[in-house]
Amino acid sequence: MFIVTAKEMYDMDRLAMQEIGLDGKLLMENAGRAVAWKVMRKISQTDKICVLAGAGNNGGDGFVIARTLLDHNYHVEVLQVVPNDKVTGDAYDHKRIYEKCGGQVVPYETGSIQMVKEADVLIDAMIGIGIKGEVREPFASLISLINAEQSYVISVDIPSGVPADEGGESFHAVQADYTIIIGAPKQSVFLPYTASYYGEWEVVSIGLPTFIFKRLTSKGMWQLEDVKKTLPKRQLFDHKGNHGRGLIIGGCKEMPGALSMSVQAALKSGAGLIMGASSLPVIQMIAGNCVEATYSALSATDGYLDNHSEINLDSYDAIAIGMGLGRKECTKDLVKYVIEKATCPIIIDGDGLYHLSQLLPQINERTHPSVITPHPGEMAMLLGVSVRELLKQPFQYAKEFATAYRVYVVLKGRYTIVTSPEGVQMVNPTGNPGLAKGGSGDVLTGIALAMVMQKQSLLQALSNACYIHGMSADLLVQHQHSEHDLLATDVINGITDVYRTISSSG
Ligand SMILES: NC(=O)C1=CN([C@@H]2O[C@H](COP(=O)(O)OP(=O)(O)OC[C@H]3O[C@@H](n4cnc5c(N)ncnc54)[C@H](O)[C@@H]3O)[C@@H](O)[C@H]2O)[C@H](O)CC1
Ligand SMILES: [K+]
Repeated sequence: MFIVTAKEMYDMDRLAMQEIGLDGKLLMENAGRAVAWKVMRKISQTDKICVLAGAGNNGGDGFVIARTLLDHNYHVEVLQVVPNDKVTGDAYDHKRIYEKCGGQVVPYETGSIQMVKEADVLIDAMIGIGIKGEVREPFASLISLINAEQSYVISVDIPSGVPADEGGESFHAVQADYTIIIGAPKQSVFLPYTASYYGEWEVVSIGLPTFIFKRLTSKGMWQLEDVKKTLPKRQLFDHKGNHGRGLIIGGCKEMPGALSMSVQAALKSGAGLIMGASSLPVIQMIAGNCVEATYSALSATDGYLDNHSEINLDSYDAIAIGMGLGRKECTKDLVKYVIEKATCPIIIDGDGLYHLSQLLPQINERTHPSVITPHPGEMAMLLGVSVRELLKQPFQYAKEFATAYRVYVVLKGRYTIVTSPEGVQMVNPTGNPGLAKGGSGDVLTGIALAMVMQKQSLLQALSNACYIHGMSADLLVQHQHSEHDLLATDVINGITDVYRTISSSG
C-alpha cells in the first residue's frame, strides 16, 4: 500500500485526469460511493446522520456520500458549513445531483448547531488534504462542538484540521472514531502528533491505477501480503548454509542479556548459523540460553571487549554489532574496525549507534551495505536535533540521514520507518505498546540479521523483520499475554506463532 503527501496526491489526480482521462467528478463519485459503503457497514438504518460539508472537494465527497446513503433509505441531511457561493466546481455539481435526488442541504447558521447535537452519526467532510494553516471559523467552533458530543464521528479522508503531511506539532482538529481514507494513507496517519485523531482507519480505492502511484511516490506501508511474497522459503534440499552465517558482537559485564536475545531471535527467525562474540564471562553466562548458537570468546578489559584484531570477519553473510556493548573507547575501536573491515552487510544497534556519531566518515566510505536501527533518541543524537524536532518530521529526517550516509535506517517507533539509501521508505504497521521495554530492540536486531543474511533485497528484509517483530507482540497480547507483562524473550518465542500464522494463511 502506498503512502502519500498532499502534493503527491494532487499530482496523481492531475496525472489521472490529464493522461488517462479519469476526471475529477468521476474520482469524487468513486470516492464518495466507496466511503458510503464503508459507512453503511458501521451504522444502523435508524441512525440520524448529519454530513458536515465544507467548500472544497472534501465537501464534494460529502454530497456523494449523502446521496448514496439517502438512496439506501438512511436518515441523512447535509449541513453546508460555508456560503453557497463557495461551493464550486465538482463539489457544486455533486451538490446539485444530490439535491435533484431529493437531498436536503441545510445552510450553516447558529441554529443549525442543533442539527449537530441531535445527530447519532456525524460525517466530517469539512476539510481534507487542502487545509492551510490553523482552522478558521466557523470550522474551529464546530470542531470543538463535534469533539464535545457523544455522537459517532466518521471523518472523510482525514479528520478536519489535521494536515496530510508531517511538520506540525499541535492541531485543533476533529477527533474521529473512524476515518475512511481516500486513495492512499497520508503521512499524518503514522506520525506521533497526528495518528490518534484518525481513530480506527481504513483506505478505500477510487480507481487510480497502480502505475500512477508507482511513478509519483516512494513511500509505502508493508503488509502481510508483502511478507508472504518476500519471506525466504525453506526448500527440501536446503542445508544450514543456504540460510546464512551471521556474527553478532555485543554484551559487556552489565549487559550480557542483550547479546543473548539477539542470538536467540536470529536463530528463531530462520538464520542458518549464528556465532555470538563476547567476553568469556558473558558467554559463560548466556550460552545455556541458546545452545544452538556457537560462541567466540574475545579479550576484554574490566568487562568490555578490547581487542578487535582477533575477530575474523570474513566468513559471514552479515554482522550485527552494538547490543549491550558498552560506551568505552575500546568498544568504539571495535565498532570502527567492523565498519572499516567487514565485507558483508552490517547492522549497528545500541551502543554501536552511540559510537557511530564519531564514525560517520567511516560509514560513508563503506562499499557494502550498512544498516542502523535507532530509536528516536539515538536518531536525534546522530542528527544533532532534539527528539521533539525529529518526531515532527521523522520521514524527512530519516531520509536525509539515509541518503547522506548511504545507509539503511530503521527508525523505531509505533510505526517504524525503514528507509533505503535511495530514499525509498516503508512503514511497518504491526506492534503494540508491550514492545516499549528493554530488550525489544535486541530482538529486532536479531530478526533483522536473520533476514538480511538470507539474500533478500535489504529493504524487504528489514521490512519483514519489523513486521515479524511487531506481529509476534500482537499475537501474544491477543492470546496469552498483556501489553504490561510482555517481555522481549516472549517476543522471541512468539516468532513460532508468526511463522505458523503466515504459512497457514496461504
Ligand atoms: N485523489 C483524491 O485523493 C481525491 C480526493 N478527493 C477529496 O478532495 C479533498 C481535497 O480537496 P481540496 O478541494 O483540494 O481541499 P479540501 O476540500 O481539503 O479543502 C479546501 C477547502 O478548505 C478551506 N480551508 C483550507 N484551509 C482552511 C483552514 N485553515 N480553515 C478553514 N478552512 C480552510 C479552503 O478555503 C477550501 O475551501 C481530499 O481530501 C478528498 O476528500 C476527491 O473528492 C476525489 C479525488
Ligand atoms: K474531513
